[in-house]
Amino acid sequence: MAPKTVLITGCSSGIGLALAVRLARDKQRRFRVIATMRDTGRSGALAAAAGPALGRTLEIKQLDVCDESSIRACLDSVPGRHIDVLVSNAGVGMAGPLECQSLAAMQNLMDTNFFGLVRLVKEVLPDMKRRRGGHIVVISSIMGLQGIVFNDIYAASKFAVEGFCESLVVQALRFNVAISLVEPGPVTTEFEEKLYEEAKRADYSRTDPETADIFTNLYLRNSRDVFASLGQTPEDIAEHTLRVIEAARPPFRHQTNAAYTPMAALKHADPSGALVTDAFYKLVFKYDAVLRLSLRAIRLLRWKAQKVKEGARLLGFK
Ligand SMILES: NC(=O)C1=CN([C@@H]2O[C@H](COP(=O)(O)OP(=O)(O)OC[C@H]3O[C@@H](n4cnc5c(N)ncnc54)[C@H](OP(=O)(O)O)[C@@H]3O)[C@@H](O)[C@H]2O)C=CC1
Ligand SMILES: CC1=C(/C=C/C(C)=C/C=C/C(C)=C/C=O)C(C)(C)CCC1
Repeated sequence: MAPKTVLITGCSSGIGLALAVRLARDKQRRFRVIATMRDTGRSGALAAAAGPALGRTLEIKQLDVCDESSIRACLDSVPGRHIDVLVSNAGVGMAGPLECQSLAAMQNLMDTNFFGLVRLVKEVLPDMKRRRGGHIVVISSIMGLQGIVFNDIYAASKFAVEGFCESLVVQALRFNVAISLVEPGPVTTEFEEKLYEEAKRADYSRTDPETADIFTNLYLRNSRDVFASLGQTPEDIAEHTLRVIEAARPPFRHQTNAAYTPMAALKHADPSGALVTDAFYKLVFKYDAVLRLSLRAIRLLRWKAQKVKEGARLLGFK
C-alpha cells in the first residue's frame, strides 16, 4: 500500500514533534509526514529527533495556523494537494484570573486554538470530500469536555473545537471523511512551562488579593503536582494518536488518560451540573491536602514502576 501523507501542525515541540517523529520512523513505512511549524527557524529539535527520516519520510514546511495564506501556500506545495490525514495540533495555553488576562491575549488564543482549526479544515476538507476519503485528527483536550478552574479561556477554546467537530462529523461521514478528537489530560511539554512563565509575569494587582492567592498558592501548586503525577509524555500521546490514525474505523473521541475519565463522566451522571461543580469545589478548597497526598502516592508508585522497568531492562528482559 502507498504511504499515507500526514500533515501535522505545530511540530517545533511537544506532541506535534513526537507524533511527526513517531510516524516518520514507522517500521512499516506507512507514512509520509509533512511536519509544519510557523517558524522553521525552530526546526532544530525536530530535525535532530527525526534523524535519517528527515528528507526521506519527513519533510518540514512553514505553516502558521493564524495565517490563511501560509496554510494555502503550504498545501499548494503538496503534489495534488493530496493530504490523507490532517493532524491539527498547534495550540497555546492560558491559565489565571480573568482580570489579569488581556482581551488581545484571549483573542490570540481563540484565533490559534479554534480558528486555526477552522482555517485548516476549510482548506483541506473540500479536497478530501472531492476524493471521498481522508481523516482529520484534532488534538483537543480533556478540557474540551470539562472546564477546570482558572482555565476559563483555554477550556472555552477547546469546547469550541469539540462543538465544531461534533457538528461537522456527520456531514464529513457522508463523504467518507473521518474526524477524530484526541483528548489528553496534562502532558509534560513546553506548554506547562509556558503557563508558569506567563503566571510569573502576570499583574496580580488587577485582581483581588484573595483570588490572586487562590491562583498562585492553591492552583499553581496543585497544577505542578497534577502534571508530575498524572502527566503523560508527548510520546504517549503520539502512540495514542497513531492508534487513532491506523484504526479501520476511527473513533470520534479518544481520551488518552484513564485517570481523567471519571471527571469527564460526572457531568453526564448529573445533568444539573451540581455533582461535578461540587466535586471540583471540594477538591480545590476542602480536600486539597488529601489531593496532594494522593498525587504524591501516585508519584511514588510511578517512580517504583519505572525502577522495576529499568531493573528488568538491565537484566535483559524486554
Ligand atoms: N501539554 C498539555 O498538557 C496538553 C496539550 N494539549 C494540546 O496539545 C497541543 C500541542 O501542545 P503541546 O505539544 O503540549 O505544547 P507545545 O507548547 O510544546 O507545542 C505547541 C506547538 O504549537 C505551535 N503553535 C503555536 N501557535 C501556532 C501557530 N499560530 N501556528 C502554528 N503553530 C503554532 C507551537 O509553535 P512555536 O514553537 O512557534 O510556538 C508549538 O509547536 C495543543 O493544541 C494543546 O492545546 C492538550 C491537552 C494537554
Ligand atoms: C485535576 C485537578 C486539578 C488540575 C488539573 C489540571 C492542571 C489539568 C490540566 C490539564 C491540561 C493542561 C489540559 C490541557 O489541555 C486541580 C484544579 C489542581 C485540582 C482539582 C483536580
